[in-house]
Amino acid sequence: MTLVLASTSPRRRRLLAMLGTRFELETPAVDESSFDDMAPPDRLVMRLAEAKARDVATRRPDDVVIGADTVVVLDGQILGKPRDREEARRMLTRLSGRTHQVWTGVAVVHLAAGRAAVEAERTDVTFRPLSPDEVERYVQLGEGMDKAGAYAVQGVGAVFVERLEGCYYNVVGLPLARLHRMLEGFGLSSW
Ligand SMILES: Cc1cn([C@H]2C[C@H](O)[C@@H](COP(=O)(O)OP(=O)(O)OP(=O)(O)O)O2)c(=O)[nH]c1=O
Repeated sequence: MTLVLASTSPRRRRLLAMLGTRFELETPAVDESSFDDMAPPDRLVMRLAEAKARDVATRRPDDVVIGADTVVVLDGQILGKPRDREEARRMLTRLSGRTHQVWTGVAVVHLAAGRAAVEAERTDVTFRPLSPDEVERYVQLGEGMDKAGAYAVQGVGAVFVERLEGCYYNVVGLPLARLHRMLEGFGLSSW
């Protein structure tokens, strides 16, 4: 039995490596746009995480597969990855001086054993007020273009964060303490 991360995200790969377990990578084929983004965010990220894990698990039924999905939520509205720089500008301007939620869904699926666990974790992140010039310079950097909410807490975006409540790793893409506990439930303890 092998542990498999169903993800293309280099960030998730680095985070899972922190747990010290050996694992392999597979690319999930899931059309994220077909998911109803009017659903409550915890349900949405759990569904997407499970879809990614199940897609890979059908090809690797004997292995334990992890899928994950992250969204940013402001005033109950979901901010995914920005489509272009204009949308990134708008997202960051809205996040300025406010507290938003980052939700990550995690699914662990072992088809041959008929087992699946799906959970979601929330972290509250408060941005200090950002000037229009700062937003512009950050968008030009390009760092946030492939990230939910158009920023990277693990990069230069760190300087926007005044306060963070909850799991930091959850914001980067995998809630490590929760995932570790879930894997233990599958008899997979890394140490
Ligand atoms: C808010 C925030 C998000 N992110 C990332 C986490 C996720 O990788 C990404 C949200 O997109 P996701 O759709 O969750 O993941 P992904 O497309 O990058 O990878 P895959 O579906 O193959 O697993 O944004 C950061 O890296 N830093 C941050 O501060």
